Amino acid sequence: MSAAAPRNDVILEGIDLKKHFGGGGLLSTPTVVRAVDGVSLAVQRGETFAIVGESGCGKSTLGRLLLRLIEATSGDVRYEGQSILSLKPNDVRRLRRELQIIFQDPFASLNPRMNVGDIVGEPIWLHGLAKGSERRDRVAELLNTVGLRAAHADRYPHEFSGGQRQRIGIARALAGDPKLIIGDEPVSALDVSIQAQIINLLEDLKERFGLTLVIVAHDLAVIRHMSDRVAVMYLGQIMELSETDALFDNPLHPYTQALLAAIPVPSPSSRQPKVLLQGDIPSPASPPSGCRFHTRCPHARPVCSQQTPALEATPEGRRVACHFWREIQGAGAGSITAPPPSPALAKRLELYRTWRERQDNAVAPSL
Ligand SMILES: Nc1ncnc2c1ncn2[C@@H]1O[C@H](COP(=O)(O)OP(=O)(O)OP(=O)(O)O)[C@@H](O)[C@H]1O
Repeated sequence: MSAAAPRNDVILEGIDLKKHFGGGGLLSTPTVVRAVDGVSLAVQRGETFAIVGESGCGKSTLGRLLLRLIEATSGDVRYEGQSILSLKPNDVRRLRRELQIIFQDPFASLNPRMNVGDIVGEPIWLHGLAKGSERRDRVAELLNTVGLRAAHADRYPHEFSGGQRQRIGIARALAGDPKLIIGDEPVSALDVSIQAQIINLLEDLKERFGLTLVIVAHDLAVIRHMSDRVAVMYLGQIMELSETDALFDNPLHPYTQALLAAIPVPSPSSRQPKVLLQGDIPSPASPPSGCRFHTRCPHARPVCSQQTPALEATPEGRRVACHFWREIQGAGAGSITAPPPSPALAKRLELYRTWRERQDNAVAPSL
């Protein structure tokens, strides 16, 4: 994790963002999926900002809204203080260069008919950054930067492993000298041992090029290591937003508590209440009234189904959307404890611990 970013240097901001899919069908009661439903957040320049939550909570949709890869139903996105929803074409080009995204499945996101040199060189050509041999040199430099060789430029995506393909995707994202990169589950499709290498690479690149990272992920181990701050999403809304260490040491929202308990992380704090997340996530097409988490919350009371809690600021500067966060601190769920990790998860945790030990012993990352 990098040093905490300086406050009040906001690079990217979402303001009451909503994205509702559907609703225009021929059915008498068309279904509207409220994928993102009133999200506000501000990403500080130079930080790694994580967006976490269960599958379907709207993380990826939020990431795409922040880059204007999809149009918002309502709300605004500001990049360096300027709304990106009303940009002129020239400014959109600058936005496309400075804000980049890397995807979960690098194979699906790389054109199989283009060689690596063209994949990585395309943004250089599109943005008129270099031509001819200068462009080839730049591609070679980018491939070296991400731990590949210049000779790889002549090969095609199918000739590479998953980790190498993700490196190609990262090289392409770097080609336009971006200021901010969104990683949409950037390592979740990779083998565990490769995940650590890609995380190391992203952290190294962040420091080297002064990047801001927004990481969309469901894996709390990844988030804990990488991010400075975390927004926890549930059914299209932010439940808690906090500095990473504070969130892991003392989760305020019952949903965050449940997430941390359900996915064990190395050295969990003894203060962390154990809450088992029960039942499936409700459909974002018909989210529960009031607090969206109330149907699965062990602390729910009648008001929780009636009134939506605001994302309230705590005295420590954290934010939490729960009517009763003060009362439940330290109380735990009382009766429920998390199940032991599955063998697969235990193995994953062991690998993660080994990796962390290597990090802590300041062994140079293998790029
Ligand atoms: N183009 C679309 N049309 C209709 N519904 C969509 C569309 N894209 C996403 N959704 C729905 O919006 C909700 C949020 O999806 P999203 O992919 O943002 O969630 P997520 O948290 O990133 O989940 P995952 O980790 O599984 O990708 C889901 O119910 C999803 O089915």
